Amino acid sequence: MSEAVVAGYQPRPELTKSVTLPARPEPITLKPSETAVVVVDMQNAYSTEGGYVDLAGFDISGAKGTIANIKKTLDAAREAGVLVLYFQNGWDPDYVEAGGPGSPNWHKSNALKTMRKRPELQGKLLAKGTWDYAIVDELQPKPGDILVPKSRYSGFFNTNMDSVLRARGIRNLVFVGIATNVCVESSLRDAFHLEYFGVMLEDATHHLGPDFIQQATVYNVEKFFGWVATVNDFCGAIGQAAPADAAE
Ligand SMILES: C/C(=C/NC(N)=O)C(=O)O
Repeated sequence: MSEAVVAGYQPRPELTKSVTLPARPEPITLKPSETAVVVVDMQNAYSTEGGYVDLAGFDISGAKGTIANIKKTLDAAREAGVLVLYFQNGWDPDYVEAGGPGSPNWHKSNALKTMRKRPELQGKLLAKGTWDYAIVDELQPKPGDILVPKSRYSGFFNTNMDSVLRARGIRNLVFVGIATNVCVESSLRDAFHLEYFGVMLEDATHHLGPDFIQQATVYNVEKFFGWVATVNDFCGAIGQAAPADAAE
């Protein structure tokens, strides 16, 4: 059920005004009340020196710029009344949720593999309650934001994400976060299959692996699963819906 049809409900006028986001392969129209920004796994694990992916040997030197661009995106989204959702990836401190040898996750997770190689790290990587699991200081959630914990790459798998979105009439998802080619792409693909319109802000995401892998996801999204835009274009477009414009 869309919010607009609830008896007696008065939507904020600025949230019902559609904006056009310049995007590839073509512009996409977004209604703020039907749009959410999805912040994928902006935890110390994925973007801070000494966190999991750094310890596992991936280059995270680009993460600082990604954090700054996400902050800019979230400021503009909140100003326009757009819902902000955070995915937070990880498991209980005993790693029951990570699955044992019967789960492909046990074999493929670089966090679990790193801890098996370096037992002194056991309990420190991606475990709930640790520094590694925490959202980075610069992007701490604000009142009204929604946090969705997840235990696999896609934020739609074994989570309440779809219910949270459907209950609020959200149809468009603007993805930012790390890693472009793993959790961002997995979640955006699942969003597509669940009939959401997925947009990826290419300069507010960062990849794990060689640079060509960022381009591969950009290609996949643009060609098959959704739309690709930039932070400046998003902020410019969504700014048209911000309260200052509401009286127009
Ligand atoms: C490799 C990896 C990626 N996560 C993500 N947030 O994209 C992991 O979680 O091990």
